[in-house]
Amino acid sequence: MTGARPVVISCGEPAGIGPEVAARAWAVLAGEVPMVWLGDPRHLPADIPHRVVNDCDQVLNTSPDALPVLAHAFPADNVLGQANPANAQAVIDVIARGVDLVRAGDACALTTAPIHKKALKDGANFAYPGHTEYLAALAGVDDVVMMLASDQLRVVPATIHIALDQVPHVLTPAHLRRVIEITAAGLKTQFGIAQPKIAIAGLNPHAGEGGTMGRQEIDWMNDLVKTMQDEGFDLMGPLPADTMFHAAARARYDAAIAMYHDQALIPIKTLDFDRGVNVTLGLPFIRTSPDHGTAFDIAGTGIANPTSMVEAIRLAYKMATS
Ligand SMILES: NC(=O)c1ccc[n+]([C@@H]2O[C@H](COP(=O)([O-])OP(=O)(O)OC[C@H]3O[C@@H](n4cnc5c(N)ncnc54)[C@H](O)[C@@H]3O)[C@@H](O)[C@H]2O)c1
Ligand SMILES: N[C@H](C(=O)O)[C@H](O)COP(=O)(O)O
Repeated sequence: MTGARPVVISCGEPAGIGPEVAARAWAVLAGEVPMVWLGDPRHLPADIPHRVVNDCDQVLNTSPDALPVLAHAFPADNVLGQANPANAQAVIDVIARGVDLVRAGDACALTTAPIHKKALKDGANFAYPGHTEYLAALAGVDDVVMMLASDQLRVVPATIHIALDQVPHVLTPAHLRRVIEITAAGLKTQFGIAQPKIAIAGLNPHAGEGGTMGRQEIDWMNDLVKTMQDEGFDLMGPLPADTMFHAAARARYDAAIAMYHDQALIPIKTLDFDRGVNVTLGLPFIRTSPDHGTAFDIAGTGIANPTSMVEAIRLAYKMATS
């Protein structure tokens, strides 16, 4: 395969299902999407052929009969299902190396395999609660947006990896405005939707029910939505979150912005866990990820479904080449 640059896939936590779903995704996508896996070749499943390459150029000049691998040696043993703290820094370094490859133009996009956040914090004092925040720091941008996308739903949590009791403090008019702006821009530039329709969830039950169940909606959310509508954004809301995700409601918008992590991720992981893709909007490069985590409980058993990883790589490549 020649032409477009490859998608680089960071290995993620090697004790989890990341290496196996990446390898099995390559088996599905070989010949369709050029890709290179960045990690320790010892962590790949034995039944998938791989070939160590020196750089991304070599990926484009080799026949698609083996998964191309950029080797990154891990210092310690790897036991499936049990993160080794001594490998935590290498997991972090692989992500940074993947970003460098994309920013240098050697790869066209980054797809990340899942990390175990607590293992990285315990093993390497990782200062970020997830890829999203780490990638923003590496890119030097203040505001990024996490979107989870599938054929059935696109959804954004306006606040991400924070405790529930912090949500009302972080969720200010300025913050929500920025999330709406980045989401609208991302729908245009990365999803090709010229006039995106965006639904905004309320924070409180029944979107506050006129202030009887919380005041954020009547204190400022209604005004923000109205102001941004007047500026040309196609917004609806704030809507009661419990009734905005059924099929007929979903047909009315291109993306929904929820106010906190689980308000956004429960509907999409319930609807489409196998095919959901996590996309970071607002970065100066393309980043996707499967919607699942490290799944230590099934690592190495051969039952991990690679479809979300397939869709993540496919979407990254589509965004990079269209
Ligand atoms: N992009 C990421 O880096 C990312 C995403 C989500 C969760 N995580 C992290 O992963 C760790 C574990 O999180 P969790 O247990 O909440 O979620 P999880 O997605 O790892 O697992 C939840 C359940 O789904 C199953 N499952 C997950 N992926 C599957 C697949 N591909 N095929 C079949 N079954 C699958 C697991 O076996 C488990 O029963 C946490 O540290 C979390 O923060 C990382
Ligand atoms: N919040 C995401 C989820 O539950 O699927 C996940 O933790 C991934 O986050 P990062 O992409 O920031 O690692």
